[in-house]
Amino acid sequence: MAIINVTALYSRLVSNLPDTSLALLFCFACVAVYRIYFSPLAHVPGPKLAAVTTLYEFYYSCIRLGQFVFRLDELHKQYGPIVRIGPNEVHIKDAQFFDKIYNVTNKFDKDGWFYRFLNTPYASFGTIKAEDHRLRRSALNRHFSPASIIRLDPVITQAVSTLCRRFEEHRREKRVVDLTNAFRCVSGDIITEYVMPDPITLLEHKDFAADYHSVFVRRFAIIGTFHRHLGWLLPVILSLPGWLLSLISPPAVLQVFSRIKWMDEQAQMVMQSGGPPKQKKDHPIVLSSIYHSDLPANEKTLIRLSQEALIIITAATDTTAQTLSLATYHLLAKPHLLIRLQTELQSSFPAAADDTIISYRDLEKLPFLTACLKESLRLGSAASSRLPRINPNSPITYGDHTLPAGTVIGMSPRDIHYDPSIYPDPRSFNPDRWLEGSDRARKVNEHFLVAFGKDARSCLGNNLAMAEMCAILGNMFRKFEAIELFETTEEDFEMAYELMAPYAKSDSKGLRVLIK
Ligand code: HEM
Repeated sequence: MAIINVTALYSRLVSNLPDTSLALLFCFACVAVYRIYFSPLAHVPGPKLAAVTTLYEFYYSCIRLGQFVFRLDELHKQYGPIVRIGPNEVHIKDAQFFDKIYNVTNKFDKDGWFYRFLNTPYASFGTIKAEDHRLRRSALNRHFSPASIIRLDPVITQAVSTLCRRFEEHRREKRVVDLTNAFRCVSGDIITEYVMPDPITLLEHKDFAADYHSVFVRRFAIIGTFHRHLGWLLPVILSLPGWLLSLISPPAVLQVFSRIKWMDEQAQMVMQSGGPPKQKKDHPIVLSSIYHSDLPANEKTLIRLSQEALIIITAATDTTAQTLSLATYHLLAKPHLLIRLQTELQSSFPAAADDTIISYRDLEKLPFLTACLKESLRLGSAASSRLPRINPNSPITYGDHTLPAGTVIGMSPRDIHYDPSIYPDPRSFNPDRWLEGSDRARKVNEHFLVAFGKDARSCLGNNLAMAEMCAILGNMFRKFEAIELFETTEEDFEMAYELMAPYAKSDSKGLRVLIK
């Protein structure tokens, strides 16, 4: 009986197909006309297709992998500082307006569609509502304050010491050092030591864990970008039984899933450990602290802990490594800058023995070292993409345009950092812009350095990142005076595509050096 009904239904559908298609087409046409001519954003300039559908962005982000950022540049050239880039989204390129959207007093939400990126709605990064975020962030902030990072100094020092030992091995064996991966190992080791019960020890891997990083860095971001546009894809894939998944998924994707599983295992370990963690480490374990905090029980679930760990580890690793790689590259490519840094290091620590690791707390006081890092944060803009926000309660005015409550408004740190009216000759690496000029000019520079964001959703780990970068760059260039670039050019640092973060051309091997 059921078969007969289904068959009848099917033949009815087929015979009515032309009518159904026409009706659907008519609906699409009505929506398109509404979005282009009658929507409250109809007055904002931009391509008509983008006003109608997010498929416009899909084409540049997914089909032409990561090219939307370049399209955005072209759109701003064509339409001006405000462009409508989606049915309910505008992008603004105007440094003077950045503070209006990104400041700590705004209680703006994130855009749920955009932040679907890594499928982590339970982590601070993926939390959409401002008030939910405040609660989640409150359990994290105290672990990343300047005072907490001081407690982590021995962990940072130990990791830098291991890094230098590995460099020494490479020097003896005259082997090329994959420095970008080496930097990823240090930041990965430090953050997992701090966040997880069982840290990973990437620095000890022979080739600086190249395989591990290839999963976490690029593949993860590609999957995230597709998931943003095709939100059903990941949940469907993840709900498949393991045997089917391994049959149909490419090994690269399976590796990503196994990393997610590893986070689950770490979270499970924390939840099963009973009372507060036994103090086998000299610092708290962030996951355990969240679990034993006074957050409500629904904020301490397995999925919440696992997603938070995934986000913190992902956010901490490549951003820091890319910023360090860029600074190192420019120092090696411009010997006059390197000499200045090495002179600063030698004159500041003349008595330190060769095997001493200088603490980041001493290194962060060095003006030229910190200027190099700020310049790298600016030029590299490691989290470069737009950071879309929503004011759910009131309209926002930009020039002649009133953007109603609920409009998605995005601005990109990279646009601010590359604005020649703030940073002259913005594409050149010039640490002196942080040291020279009037007090006022330097204050302006500092004000517009927004690499870590500026609002309540800004980077959780900025203090940790600065501490790590000072410790690594300072100790590396103090100990190893003869480092040479190996088959690395400026092209290895030019953005070829963007998936939240900027990526160089896909056959780039990152920063490689020989230590003499
Ligand atoms: C040079 C290094 C880094 C840069 C440039 C950077 C940049 C940023 C930016 C711009 C955001 C805001 C993203 C948004 O608005 O959607 C952010 C968020 C975040 N970052 Fe970083 N980051 C760095 C290092 C780190 C480190 C070391 C950690 C480790 C704790 C970290 C953890 C996070 C987390 C958890 C968030 C989400 C915060 C939230 O939504 O509450 N980042 N980062």
